[in-house]
Amino acid sequence: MPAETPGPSVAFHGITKRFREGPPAVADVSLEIAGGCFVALVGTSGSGKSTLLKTINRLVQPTAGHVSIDGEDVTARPLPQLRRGIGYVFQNVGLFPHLTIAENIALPLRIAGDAVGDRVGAMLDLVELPRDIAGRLPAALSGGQRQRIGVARALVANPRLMLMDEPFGALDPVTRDSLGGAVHALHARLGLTTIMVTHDMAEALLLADRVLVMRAGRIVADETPDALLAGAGGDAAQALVAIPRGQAERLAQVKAAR
Ligand SMILES: Nc1ncnc2c1ncn2[C@@H]1O[C@H](COP(=O)(O)OP(=O)(O)OP(=O)(O)O)[C@@H](O)[C@H]1O
Repeated sequence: MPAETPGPSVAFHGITKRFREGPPAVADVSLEIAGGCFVALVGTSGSGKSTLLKTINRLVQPTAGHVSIDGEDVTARPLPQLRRGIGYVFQNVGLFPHLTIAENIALPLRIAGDAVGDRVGAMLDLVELPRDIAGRLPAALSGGQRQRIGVARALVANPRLMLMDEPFGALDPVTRDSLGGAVHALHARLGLTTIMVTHDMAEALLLADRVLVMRAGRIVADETPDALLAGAGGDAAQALVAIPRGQAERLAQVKAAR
């Protein structure tokens, strides 16, 4: 399934979200993400990452500003049509426990009234899981396998934009590492635009083309991984880079090998 054209661009235009009195969760964010880019959104807990991400698929309604995808306001289309074009993966994936793996993967197609055909098998191939697990229930899979099913379900309707909210948060480091690599490979192979929220700067540096750092609702750094590793981005960014700094040499080698 090689991509002919890259995924869509995404632009935030003056996005502010206020849940209550006091400082907003997201404060006047404007930026554009080019089609085909893998962007990581990092920052400490409560900095506004998830809130900003969710303005794209309209799980959060901004208090001010708007989001556009390929230049079109996300409110221009009916919600189901918008969400059909967007894959969404979040922590613990939200698989339905009483539905089989096949039923879970096929759910977006069934909701849209589309034929399922061989899509379940094709998606299991895509996320490198054996087809014979299709009849199992989610409880009969490991956490990492369930997360792969979440990715398969998010991609089953062929979206060109993938939103990921701490997708590997609940996984052990080895599974996390391998799934991160698998998602990066899928992003490249399918030519997606991917936006991933993570609190893990090492993960952002390893997977993303561009790293946005949030603090108190604002984007305080917007850098490539190489620039961050070279010391750019200011104090908030470097405080996050300092955490995996011990791994920096290895990270640089991985980056150089890409
Ligand atoms: N539905 C909501 N109602 C009220 N306040 C909310 C809601 N969602 C988020 N907030 C608040 O908005 C702020 C930003 O939250 P958000 O979840 O976007 O941060 P985050 O950077 O993704 O954090 P984490 O890494 O802990 O998930 C926090 O102060 C949070 O308490």
